Amino acid sequence: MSAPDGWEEEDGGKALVRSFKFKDFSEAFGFLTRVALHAEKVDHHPEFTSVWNRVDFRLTSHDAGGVTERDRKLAEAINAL
Ligand SMILES: C[C@H](O)[C@H](O)[C@H]1CNC2=NC(N)=NC(=O)C2=N1
Repeated sequence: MSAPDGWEEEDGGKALVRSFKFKDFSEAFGFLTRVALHAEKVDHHPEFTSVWNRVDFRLTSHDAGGVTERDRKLAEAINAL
């Protein structure tokens, strides 16, 4: 199965990864806040790092040890925020 738009599979299915760039830190953090609210709603949480205007996500299902439908759904939802 191919990765959602804009996402790449890491290590043959271990995780989905994508970077987003914003105007500044405030825009990046606002976006992260929307992601956080969604993640709580669906009880599936992204790994992420942020550096000023950039946010890097890594989506994986820890219990399954790799990418599952929950990660694909979360990636699609993040794309739509
Ligand atoms: C108990 C609870 O459902 C689990 O800890 C959930 C919470 N959020 C999670 N998020 C992600 N990305 N992977 C998980 O395996 C996971 N597990």
